[in-house]
Amino acid sequence: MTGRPVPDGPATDRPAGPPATGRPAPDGPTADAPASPGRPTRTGPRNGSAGSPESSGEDRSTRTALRTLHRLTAGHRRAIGLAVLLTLAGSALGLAQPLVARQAVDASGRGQVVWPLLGLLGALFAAEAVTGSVGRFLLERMGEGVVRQLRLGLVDRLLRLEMRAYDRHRGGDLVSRVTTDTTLLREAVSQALADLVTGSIVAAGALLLMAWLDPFLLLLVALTVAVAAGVVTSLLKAIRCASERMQYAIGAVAADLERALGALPMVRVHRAEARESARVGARVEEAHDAGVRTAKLASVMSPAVELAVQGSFLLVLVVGGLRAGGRSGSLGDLVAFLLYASYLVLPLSSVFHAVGQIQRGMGAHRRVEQVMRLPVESTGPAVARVRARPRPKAPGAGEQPALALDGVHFGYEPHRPVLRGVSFAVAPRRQVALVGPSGAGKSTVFALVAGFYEPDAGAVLFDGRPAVELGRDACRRRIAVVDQNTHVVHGTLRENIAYAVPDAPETELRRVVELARLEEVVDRLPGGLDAVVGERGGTLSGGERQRVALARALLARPSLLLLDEPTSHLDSINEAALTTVMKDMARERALLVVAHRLSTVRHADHIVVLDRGRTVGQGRHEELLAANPLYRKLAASQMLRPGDHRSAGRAPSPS
Ligand SMILES: Nc1ncnc2c1ncn2[C@@H]1O[C@H](COP(=O)(O)OP(=O)(O)OP(=O)(O)O)[C@@H](O)[C@H]1O
Repeated sequence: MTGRPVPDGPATDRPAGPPATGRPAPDGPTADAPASPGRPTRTGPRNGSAGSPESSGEDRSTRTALRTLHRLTAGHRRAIGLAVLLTLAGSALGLAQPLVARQAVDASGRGQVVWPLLGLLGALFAAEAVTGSVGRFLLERMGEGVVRQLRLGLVDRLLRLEMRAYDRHRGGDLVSRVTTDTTLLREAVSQALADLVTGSIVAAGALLLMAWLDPFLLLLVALTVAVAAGVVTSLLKAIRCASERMQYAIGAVAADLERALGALPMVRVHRAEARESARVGARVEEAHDAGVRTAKLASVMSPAVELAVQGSFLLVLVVGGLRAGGRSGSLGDLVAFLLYASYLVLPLSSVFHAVGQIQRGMGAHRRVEQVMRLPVESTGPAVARVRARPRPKAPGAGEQPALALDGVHFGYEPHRPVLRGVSFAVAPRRQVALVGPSGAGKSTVFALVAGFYEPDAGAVLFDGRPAVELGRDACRRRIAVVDQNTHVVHGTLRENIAYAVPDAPETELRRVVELARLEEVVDRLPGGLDAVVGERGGTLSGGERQRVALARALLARPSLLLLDEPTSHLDSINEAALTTVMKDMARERALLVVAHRLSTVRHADHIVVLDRGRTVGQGRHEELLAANPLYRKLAASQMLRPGDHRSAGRAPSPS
């Protein structure tokens, strides 16, 4: 069967493709697209990345950025308030220093004692240092808190997205939003916000005092600063765009690298290391170019700010000096004014810098927001009622079927139906086999039963109750899945088997290990159940992985067990053993088995034949042999042998 892409799995067969022509991701309107020859592209819904730098259409002004920061920092207002108070106190202490310095200079000019004034100056300096650093620490800690909140929210969201969202977005790119984008955002929230708050307060205080000391000199300083502000403002949008593009390129680096690492054996066998390296390299180049562009823009910004700083100083020095010489002001006034000029211009330059940094952070924030807007699975019952239709009865059973599909229609894409009227039922304690040619929709049936997707029409029913009424949680509690992918995650064998029931008692674990014929594996591995199986269960064989998945499924004690190709990785001895296990299991629960081997099918109580998304026959082996041409054909060829047509990606299993 053809598996659907694993969310974080390799997209091995996906071409780089021409620029986006496919259905846009829900988060990514395509308007307002800046031309980008090398930006990540999408060929369709199965090859997307969550949004792209082109998806805009929002007001992304500095005001919006500040509003966003305000929203992000909700819940941290007390810390911010305290930090602002401390910063204000620190600034006041700092601003008082030039006044004292002026007194000291003037007093020494008059030949008076200056030591007390110098002592006061030192005390002011120390107090300013303490309050300033505590305030800054509070702001930065708040920044870390904001990012932690975002990361937790993102991780939670990413694990709950609708399956369709994973079909459209690349795993590596989604991961990079939790890692690199939030890191960039942390800088904006903690450092830039701190700079913005402290810088603005100090600058405002300096402005007031300068206006009081010498309005004319202030005007000169204001003019030069205004020029710098103009330059900075004109650069902000470009900085934000370049930085956003860089983040997308970094996301694409992660996604492409994951694609290659996830399919390393294939890459090696086909000697494609250089090709894959070049592919990732192209993304690295994109990131580099965007980074260089950001640096270029920032470097234009810096001299503009520097110019304002030095220009103001020069102006103040020359004009102030001339006026002092002309007796229209004291030398002390000039010293104080110069100090204020430095107090104004330095914080202002840090404000400009912070504004640039915030814009960069906003690019990252947009990528985070895109994920936060992707639809998540609902777990509770749906409000909508299902269509009242006669429900299929389980063959040979009076009680409600454990599972029933009733006229199910479904397509991954709106205009490409995959299931076109599937109806069958699985009675409790019965084994039903699902057979059909490749691409008939067998795995898709499993995906619908597991609640990964919802039918476009018709209904899936558990114990006679529609899945939408029960809700996903309740449905999934009833089932366990062992599919061809047999997910084994990095961790110990015990963790993998007990995944469904982490607190399962040892005796239960031993029971399922025995049932799944895993004892020999447990004995062989150093550490037994506590042996660590590598990434994706790499240290286990295919058959062992399959048995681990089976043990896990059995531990969950589901009322319905979905087995996809249960014997595909097993040798004939283990296959015979598993067939016995399946018979035993069917005594306690319902079994739906996708089978390609005649030996598996023969043992089923009921067989459902699927062809191009339709149920074209149902019955026992002999009945179908007599009445169903497709089944006869499949049986004559000993069914379809797994492996003849297998593809790489499989659906994730909740087993
Ligand atoms: N995630 C997906 N997005 C879009 N189309 C998909 C997806 N997964 C499967 N399909 C398509 O749905 C159709 C049915 O696939 P499915 O995997 O259910 O078939 P199958 O009967 O299990 O096949 P096989 O025996 O080869 O595994 C195929 O045409 C396949 O290309």
